[in-house]
Amino acid sequence: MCKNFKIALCQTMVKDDKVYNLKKALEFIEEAAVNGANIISLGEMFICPYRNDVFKEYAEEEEGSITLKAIAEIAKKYNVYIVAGSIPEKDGDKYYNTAYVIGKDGNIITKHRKMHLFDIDIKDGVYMKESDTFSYGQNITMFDTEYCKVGVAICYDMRFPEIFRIMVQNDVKLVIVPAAFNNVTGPAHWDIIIRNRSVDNQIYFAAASPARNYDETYLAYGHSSVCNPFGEIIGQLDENEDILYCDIDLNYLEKVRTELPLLKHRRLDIYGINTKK
Ligand SMILES: NC(=O)CC(=O)C(=O)O
Repeated sequence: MCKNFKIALCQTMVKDDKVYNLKKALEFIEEAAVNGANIISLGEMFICPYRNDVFKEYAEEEEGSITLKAIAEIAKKYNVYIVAGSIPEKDGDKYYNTAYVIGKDGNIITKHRKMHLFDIDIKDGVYMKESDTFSYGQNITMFDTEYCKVGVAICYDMRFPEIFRIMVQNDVKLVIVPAAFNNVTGPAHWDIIIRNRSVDNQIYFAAASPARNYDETYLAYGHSSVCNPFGEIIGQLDENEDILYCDIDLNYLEKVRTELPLLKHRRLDIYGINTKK
């Protein structure tokens, strides 16, 4: 029997002030938990401006991380799962853009290190070269809950459909993606990608962004969204600070998969041959 549940996406305003950013994230998590959310996600780099010149300064090692300690305490207090957006993680002399997943007991369940680094240069648009700071994550990340299996990716990862199909082959029914698209790629691609990943894989897809901060050079798109397995966006914020709540209905997911059984109609025999060529 499927257990339905509520997800909350916390779209916080991120400033150049770690103490402020963490306090704001904790306030939003508390509000979401009090309002009945079972799984709560923060946005990409919820603790740190999305800028290469500050990533290392804001980075924390897993052991002794102030941010993770505070998130773990609040997860335990309110008995909720938290996808801790992402933070810059330091591991030896390497840095990663990492989303930690904290369980209801306050322990780290898993972590996702961004697999595809955002290196783009859109003329008169937006420039970013994450690989100047970060190393590449090497794993596709999934975790079990009493509701369903959940996949985690970070922002630019969502442009690579292969990882979501692998997640679905592993029985993932909800994907959570902390993300920070921008004022150029957001209006052009955000909704299309979210809807595509959902409709192709017949999953719920939740993307959690920071709010837009006009004092920053990188203008986050905001628009945290949840899309259902039929490809319909069932909740979306604008660019301002807010919390998005959506019910995840796994019976509905099964209904969509029964009525339009495209996952069963895959020609794995043929794709397999093609892959080997
Ligand atoms: N910020 C990202 O990682 C990705 C992004 O903004 C985009 O793909 O567009």
